[in-house]
Amino acid sequence: MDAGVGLRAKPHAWAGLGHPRGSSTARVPARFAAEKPARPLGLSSDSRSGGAKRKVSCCRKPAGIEKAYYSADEALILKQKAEDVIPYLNERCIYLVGMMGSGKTTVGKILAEVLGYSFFDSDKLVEKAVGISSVAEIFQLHSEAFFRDNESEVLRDLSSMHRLVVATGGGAVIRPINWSYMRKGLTIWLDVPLDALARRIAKVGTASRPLLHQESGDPYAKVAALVYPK
Ligand SMILES: Nc1ncnc2c1ncn2[C@@H]1O[C@H](COP(=O)(O)OP(=O)(O)OP(=O)(O)O)[C@@H](O)[C@H]1O
Ligand SMILES: O=C(O)C1=C[C@@H](O)[C@@H](O)[C@H](O)C1
Repeated sequence: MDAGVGLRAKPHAWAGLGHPRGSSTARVPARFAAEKPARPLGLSSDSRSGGAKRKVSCCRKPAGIEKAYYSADEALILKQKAEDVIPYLNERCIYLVGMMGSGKTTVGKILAEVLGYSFFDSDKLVEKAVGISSVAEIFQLHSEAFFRDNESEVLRDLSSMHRLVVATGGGAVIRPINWSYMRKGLTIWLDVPLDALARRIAKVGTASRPLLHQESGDPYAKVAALVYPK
């Protein structure tokens, strides 16, 4: 584990907790149907209420998740935190936001499994929608704006569903329209220190990261500029 991961629920997303909404099943259009189906774990019934700020060090390694970092204690903490929010979710979607490499996919798959939700990665849905197999290629063949337009459409479509955990793209937060979609669910920010992000990104390289992989410039400085814009 290279760092703790802070999971902070956005205050606005908590504001409407307690208002039931919609059906009990996630209806997933065919173009969204590729991800692993939800598989509920046996959760205890004495769920406790939670506050608006949650701090979780994760992760364990559930079946199917490769290269995840986990320990029994961390698995328990994440499971307990997930149990805490169940009474307040009312089947609403959870959107994980955070920088590239902050752990949205890793944490999202675990959360989905614990909650019995389905997991989606919005980058993957955009790739599928435009028929191009990587975000880097979409940026290259089209543009970032084209990618963002498609990302907004994907988030709009997802926002009409229930019982989903969505790992959003690192840049999804920059478009206000995306917040109008994510606001329908619970938004959680994975707040990871810059050093840890840089280490994780360096481990796999920047070739698949269009915003970091340019001819010149230090990727660390680029991540820093994205995390702390002037
Ligand atoms: N808590 C953690 N501690 C250490 N490493 C982690 C942790 N969570 C995730 N990682 C590692 O960091 C890398 C990025 O994780 P992950 O793909 O889940 O992030 P992401 O936010 O979905 O990234 P992206 O938005 O770029 O797709 C992976 O190699 C993953 O194994
Ligand atoms: O891998 C990348 O470099 C990126 C992927 C997407 O999540 C984008 O949202 C992000 O801005 C850039």
